[in-house]
Amino acid sequence: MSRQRKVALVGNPNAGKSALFNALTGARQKIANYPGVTVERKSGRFVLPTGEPVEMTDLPGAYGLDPTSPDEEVTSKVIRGAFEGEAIPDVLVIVLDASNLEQHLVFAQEVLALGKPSVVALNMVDLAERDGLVLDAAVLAEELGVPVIPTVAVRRRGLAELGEAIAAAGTRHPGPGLTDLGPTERRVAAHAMAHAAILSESRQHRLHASLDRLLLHPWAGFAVMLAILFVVFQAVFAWATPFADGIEATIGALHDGAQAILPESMLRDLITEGVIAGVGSVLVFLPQIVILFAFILALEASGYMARAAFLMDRLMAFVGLSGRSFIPLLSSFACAIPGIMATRSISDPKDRLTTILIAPMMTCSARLPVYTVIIGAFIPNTDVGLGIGLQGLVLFALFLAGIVGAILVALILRRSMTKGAASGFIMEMPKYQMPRLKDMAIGLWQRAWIFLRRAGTIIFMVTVVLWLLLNFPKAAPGESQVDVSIAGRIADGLAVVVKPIGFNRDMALALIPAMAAREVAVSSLATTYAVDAGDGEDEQAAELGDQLKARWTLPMALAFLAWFVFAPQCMSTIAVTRRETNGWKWPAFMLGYLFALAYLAAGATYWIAVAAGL
Ligand SMILES: Nc1nc2c(ncn2[C@@H]2O[C@H](COP(=O)(O)OP(=O)(O)OP(=O)(O)O)[C@@H](O)[C@H]2O)c(=O)[nH]1
Ligand SMILES: [Mg+2]
Repeated sequence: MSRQRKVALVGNPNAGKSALFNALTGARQKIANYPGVTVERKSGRFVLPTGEPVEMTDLPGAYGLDPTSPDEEVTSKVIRGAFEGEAIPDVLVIVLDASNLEQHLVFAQEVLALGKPSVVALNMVDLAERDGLVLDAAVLAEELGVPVIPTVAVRRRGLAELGEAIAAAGTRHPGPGLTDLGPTERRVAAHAMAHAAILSESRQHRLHASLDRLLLHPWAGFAVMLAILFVVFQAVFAWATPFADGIEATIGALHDGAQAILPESMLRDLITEGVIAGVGSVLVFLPQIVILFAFILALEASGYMARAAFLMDRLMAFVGLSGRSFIPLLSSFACAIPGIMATRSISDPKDRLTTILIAPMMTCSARLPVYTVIIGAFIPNTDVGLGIGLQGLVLFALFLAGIVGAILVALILRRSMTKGAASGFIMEMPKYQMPRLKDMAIGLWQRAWIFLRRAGTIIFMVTVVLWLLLNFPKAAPGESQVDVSIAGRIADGLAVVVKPIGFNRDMALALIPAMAAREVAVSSLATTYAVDAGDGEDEQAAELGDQLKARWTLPMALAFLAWFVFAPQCMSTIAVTRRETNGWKWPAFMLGYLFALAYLAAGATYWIAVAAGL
């Protein structure tokens, strides 16, 4: 029996390899409208029109076979059969962006020079057509010596033809090799080939050109970017409210229902105080997370994010990073873990290390519940003029605080520990596109699912453990349950350390389980107060926001927010940092400096707020 043949997708970044991979194999690899999305190889099964199943591999985009970054190295190794534990691919599918042909043909020639059976997927022909480019695939096939199949990955066009060409490629000898060409000669050849293949070209990208002039303008572009961010944060508060209220009401009803149906017992308390109050307090934030990601996904798909990265390049260069760090840092707004993994597309090791070290300061979505619950309780829902809500403004300020902190730390690091020359930034601008509804829906569903899964697993478990620690040993009549509990005792110890920055014992208590996941800070406060309220008369547990207002002062609340801007409250981030930096040195450094920063920021916030009489 012969082994299953392997087919690998190669090409420049943003050519649509992952989109093609998804279309062929039915996988759901992340695709996005900027270069450097795929940083690892991924495999799936694809059945050729001949009925033969093959193993299809999606690779990170590359500009050449001499790797300049870890993700390019993966590609180069896989293609050459040097990747450990992986057989060399039998057929290469070279994916080209038809609307950017000249550039993409440079790498294509380098791959073809390997002399492997190859097929070219001339992808994104729809965009080329829209831009008024009519291409002749036959001319290109003639020049390259391999079949050229026009495709539109996202509309599944040309897939059958591509499958047939792949099936045939394995049995045919590769065409005339384009060997012996140097980089400059390849560029000249690419220019000639692209021109030969273009049948007609009209100037229809005028609109896009003028849009670029505005969005990439050093000042106007920046103003537009700030305005967009601002709208996003306003929307996170304003639009989520009705949905959050609905979820809150449902959870309240569940709580009352459980209270009424279940007989009075420890189990009932565990369910109402631990599971419903705790996990429920986090679930309320689902609408906000979905809204935030709807914006992020739409901005990514439209091609705007890459423009923002380009704009940021100047600022990044000033702090000693390059625009290349922008995408990893941007991903860190979802979660630092994919963000840190995305740094694999940064070629300079010191650039990369600096980016990893500052990534946790980007406000990840796990902080959103913490921020919003405190803001909701302590910041009045007033309008500061021009329809700008104060709550959204404070949220914006917290995100900004993380960014400013990251900039300062990068500045210092690049002049000391990770000193080195800033590397240049090459990034082609992706085309503007209307976000596709289906992609958006899938992306949003994935984010929502991640959030719900966290609530159902880690947040649930930590909350239950905390509830147990809060309920044992049992308090004697007249004593406060939280005071005598194991959790209360542990928190008393920690409270000594955080007292100087204005934190009370409950806040200290919330910090420990939040190391597992930041949202747990909210669920543990909810559970603590539910347990605390539970031992009085069987009063209706007040909403978490009201509890906080009754128990904390404004300076305390602000200090808590400041803490969460900086504190490395998440073990998984530390673990990923260890993996990506191959050792404990940098994660230890990260932990140390972030805790120090959090402590200082919370302390300064507290004492300034107290001095200001807040
Ligand atoms: N209009 C159109 N858009 C496409 C086509 N193929 C891909 N796209 C879009 O192009 C963008 C890039 O696609 P990806 O599949 O992420 O590109 P990639 O080659 O995997 O990029 P890297 O992983 O960064 O190397 C995405 O926004 C896709 O939706 C196509 O044929 N037509
Ligand atoms: Mg990809």
